[in-house]
Amino acid sequence: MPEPIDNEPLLEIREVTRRFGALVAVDKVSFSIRKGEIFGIAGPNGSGKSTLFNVITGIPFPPSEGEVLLSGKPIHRLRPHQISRAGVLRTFQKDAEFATLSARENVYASAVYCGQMSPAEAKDAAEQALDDVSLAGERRAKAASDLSVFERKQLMIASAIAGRPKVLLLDEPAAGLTKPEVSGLSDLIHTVHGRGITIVLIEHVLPLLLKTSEHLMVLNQGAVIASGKPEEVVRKPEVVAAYLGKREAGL
Ligand SMILES: Nc1ncnc2c1ncn2[C@@H]1O[C@H](COP(=O)(O)OP(=O)(O)OP(=O)(O)O)[C@@H](O)[C@H]1O
Repeated sequence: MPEPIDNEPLLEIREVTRRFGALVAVDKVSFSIRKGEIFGIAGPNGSGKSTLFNVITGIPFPPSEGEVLLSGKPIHRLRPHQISRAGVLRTFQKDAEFATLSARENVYASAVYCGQMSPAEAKDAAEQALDDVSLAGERRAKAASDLSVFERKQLMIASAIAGRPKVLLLDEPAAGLTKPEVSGLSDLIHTVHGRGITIVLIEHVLPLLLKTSEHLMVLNQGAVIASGKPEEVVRKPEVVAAYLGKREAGL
């Protein structure tokens, strides 16, 4: 009997490595993400988290070795626009929107480019995405550069979901947010997830990871050092040591 579809991996990373000269930024990393999951990734600065997103999306480079599969089909040799159109979209740590375009125009552009929609469809999809992230109506006509930090996070996520991703990769979305805003972001992630989008979340803010993720993987120096239930993973001595140093962790 075949497995039910929800138990089949939607995104599979197999033995992925990325080198920069002698530096191994991502070292034979393997994991798989089920459809409908929220999968968290943590790790100290420089542990290879963003590089992993870079090689999955091909933005700006592919893996040095290894395979990335979406619904069982290899995507690691595709061009970045083909990967995004296949259904893998990402956000960036730094603002990546068109600063002088309005919030509405930014989301529309993403719907046209990533979602390959007609102008009429893209207009509806953009408005729906802005509704989903609850960006206030009167702010939608503002230039992206005039939005607050939290509103730019709403815009970033609206732009991604307007492209109709199957998997959304969020790279440290809580950076720069206050505690109440992080709580708002958590609600936002759950709303997006409720729309049927599988989510991979890189985050330093552990309470957000614990509140949202069903599975947590921790990287250190490019390699996976722990993976499993979030509340168990964060207590593992090797994870504590990676964040605090062995002496402080009492090892
Ligand atoms: N384009 C590049 N060229 C050379 N080295 C790179 C490049 N991109 C990343 N690196 C190096 O790869 C390692 C992993 O970096 P990466 O940005 O993936 O870490 P990270 O876990 O996302 O860190 P942070 O939490 O600070 O964002 C670092 O040593 C970094 O300096």
